[in-house]
Amino acid sequence: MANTPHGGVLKDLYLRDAHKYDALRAEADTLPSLVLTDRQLCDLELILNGGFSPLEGFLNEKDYNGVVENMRLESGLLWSIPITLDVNEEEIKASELQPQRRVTLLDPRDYEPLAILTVEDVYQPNKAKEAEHVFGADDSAHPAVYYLHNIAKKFNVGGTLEAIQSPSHYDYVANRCKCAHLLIHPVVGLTKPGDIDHYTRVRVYKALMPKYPNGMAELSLLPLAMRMGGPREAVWHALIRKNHGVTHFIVGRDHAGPGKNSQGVDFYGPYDAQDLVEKFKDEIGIEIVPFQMVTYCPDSDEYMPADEVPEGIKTLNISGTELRRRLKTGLPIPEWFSYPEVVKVLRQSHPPRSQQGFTIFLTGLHASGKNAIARALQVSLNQESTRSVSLLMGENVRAELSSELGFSKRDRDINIARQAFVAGELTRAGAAAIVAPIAPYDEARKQARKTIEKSGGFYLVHVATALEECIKRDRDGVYEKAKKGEIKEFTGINDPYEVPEDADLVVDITKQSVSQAVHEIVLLLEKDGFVGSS
Ligand SMILES: Nc1ncnc2c1ncn2[C@@H]1O[C@H](COP(=O)(O)OS(=O)(=O)O)[C@@H](OP(=O)(O)O)[C@H]1O
Repeated sequence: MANTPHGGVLKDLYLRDAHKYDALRAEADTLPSLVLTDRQLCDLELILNGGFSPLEGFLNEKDYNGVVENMRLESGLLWSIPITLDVNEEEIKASELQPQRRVTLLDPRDYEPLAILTVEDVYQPNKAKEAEHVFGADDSAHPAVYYLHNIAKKFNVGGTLEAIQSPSHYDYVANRCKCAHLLIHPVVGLTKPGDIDHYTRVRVYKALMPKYPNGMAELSLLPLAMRMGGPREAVWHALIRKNHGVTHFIVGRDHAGPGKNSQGVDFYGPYDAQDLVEKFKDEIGIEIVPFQMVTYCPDSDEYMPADEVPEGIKTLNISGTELRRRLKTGLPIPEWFSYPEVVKVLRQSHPPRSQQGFTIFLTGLHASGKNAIARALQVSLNQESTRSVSLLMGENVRAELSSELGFSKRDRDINIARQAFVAGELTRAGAAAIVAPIAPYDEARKQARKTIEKSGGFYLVHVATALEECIKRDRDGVYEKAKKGEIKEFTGINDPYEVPEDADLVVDITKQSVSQAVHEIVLLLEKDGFVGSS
């Protein structure tokens, strides 16, 4: 039998407000509006569909203080995470936010009206206190604390909601059935930066579903914006699951843990989350099923809770870091660690390096030889690999991407950022991108590395041919013109070139041929498995 919702009544605001849909929809167009952030959108959906019962809106100041200080709403009901609608001064002014004001809340993706908020109060939260109480420390190494101080706006608006419509979802919409015994309920809202994306996670769950006897398990997705708040987050998850009718809730080791703080120490103990949910389980009305960390014993081919393994028994484990390394390099992942079906899905979204894209970023003075190296490298990569190879040459980039830009520091930085964006997208799609701008500024190059590395390989190659040599090699005489003052801000003459200290490779056209320079770049790619045998 399904569990009763937290507070006794499921606050399904869609159902409650369905009869006045036409009136609310018409009124929405006449009201000032607020465009929600991604997190607010997730929170709103779970308020409207009853996932956050007993909440019927965003927390007002009294509820907020109660939740922060002692995990209680004004009504006395348990609630562990503040669900707030943060706004800035401009929004307060533009929408004239004050008690009784009605405001339409808009979906940030398509500006559809989702709900009408009746404002109760506008207040300034004490963020440091919220961080200490809710997340255990005012330490920005915690992603939710970072969010609080750097992304969340200065004020909160409290108020009740009337539902107009649910946010649209385009993925996994065909999944609805209610007779399951086991609810597999993965979060598909916002998780921790760097987590495996939700499409991959859902594909993994789908690959696992056939492992359950027919009709025993049902997969349903939870559009929750996680805060990684460990123990308080676990209590919150328990309340949300109860609102989904669930009677038992599995809490594993380090549930919703954000990892280590700025001192390198874990934010929470591995079983803090289990302990806090256990403490409130009667009040929540949900049974906790605690899971210990499980390890594999190869000699007996069985799995055991890590703390129950007798002394002297050999155990095996693969850490998250090691798993990511194996996925990256294409190394085997043994069957005792995960089902082959799961590994297959993970490998599709984490192809080995031989199938990943990369960018070769050549930087150096005009006439340093970087263009010749870039062209020869393109030929070499075309014959070497099956990837598509894109060459972003300076003159094409300046003509096509950056035609309005000049050579001030600002313009050069924008020019490099645009090339990094394009190269990053090509890299993400599995291509090889070669860019060859002068790129004289260290910070812009570092930023480019950051942008591109998220999507695949990045190699900074400094073509370090000395200025005198570049001047000698310069057939167009631009250096001469620059010396005469006919060209302003010319790199090397009257504009700086910051020598990179983080180059992955340094080549010099006076000391090696173009082919040798290309060979060295290819060797670098081979060493990391991007090209060559694999
Ligand atoms: N003031 C000034 N400083 C440097 N370079 C100048 C300047 N004015 C024009 N040019 C010609 O533009 C080419 C360099 O453009 P980049 O896009 O590579 O420069 S940057 O990375 O944005 O600094 C470069 O040509 P290539 O080296 O052939 O690409 C320069 O000849």
